[in-house]
Amino acid sequence: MSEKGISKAVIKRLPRYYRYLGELLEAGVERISSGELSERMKVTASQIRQDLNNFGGFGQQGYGYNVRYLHDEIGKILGLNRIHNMVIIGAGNLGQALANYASFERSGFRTVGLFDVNPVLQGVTVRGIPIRMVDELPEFIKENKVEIATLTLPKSRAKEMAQLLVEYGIRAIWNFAHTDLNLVLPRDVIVENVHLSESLMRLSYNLTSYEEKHKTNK
Ligand SMILES: NC(=O)c1ccc[n+]([C@@H]2O[C@H](COP(=O)([O-])OP(=O)(O)OC[C@H]3O[C@@H](n4cnc5c(N)ncnc54)[C@H](O)[C@@H]3O)[C@@H](O)[C@H]2O)c1
Repeated sequence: MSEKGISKAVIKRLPRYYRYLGELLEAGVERISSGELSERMKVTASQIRQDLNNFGGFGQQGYGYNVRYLHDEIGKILGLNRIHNMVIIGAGNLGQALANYASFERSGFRTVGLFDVNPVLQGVTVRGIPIRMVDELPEFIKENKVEIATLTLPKSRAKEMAQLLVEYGIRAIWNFAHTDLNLVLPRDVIVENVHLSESLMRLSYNLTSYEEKHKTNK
């Protein structure tokens, strides 16, 4: 199945479909109509039909969707039907927290290495993974077929590290450092930026708007 021509908005919604379908599977649900899925996900049924039609629909009129099939097909589209080896660069608070989170592995993201520059951390293990020094990176990446690098190091070190990682063969970067890496990397390197603070600011905006509305309605 080709995903050519699929809008970014649809791709952005796929992980959410995948998560809901996974929950349905865990609950033993085998079939679901777009109406029921719509109710659970708070997305219109027509949006769901439209989104899933991008991939051939997966559903039969009147029978609803086969949950297992839909879950697995979306998983394939998201590349979750295989293992992705991952390293974490910067084994501080955030790096260690991510390494400790075992559930990424269930989706195929296997943390195989943790790296830092602080010699005090050398050899300390997090969930059985020893922290190594960054000079071991080039060989480690090759030997362990590492695909993804997670950046949890200071912002001031992120660009330089990202460029090195690309030289070492990394093509995908999960970037937590608050800096725009796209400006210094080749176009074919895939970067996914995560900014928890932006999510928090949206929460703050909604809270503030709610309070404002509440005040004027009094
Ligand atoms: N995107 C987000 O939502 C989000 C949330 C929290 C923190 N952060 C960012 O993540 C980063 C890490 O935060 P933290 O709280 O874990 O900090 P931390 O200080 O606990 O950890 C940073 C680690 O990076 C290591 N380091 C420094 N230079 C390095 C290099 N060149 N190569 C490898 N490792 C190096 C340090 O020795 C340290 O262990 C910071 O840039 C922070 O701003 C982002």
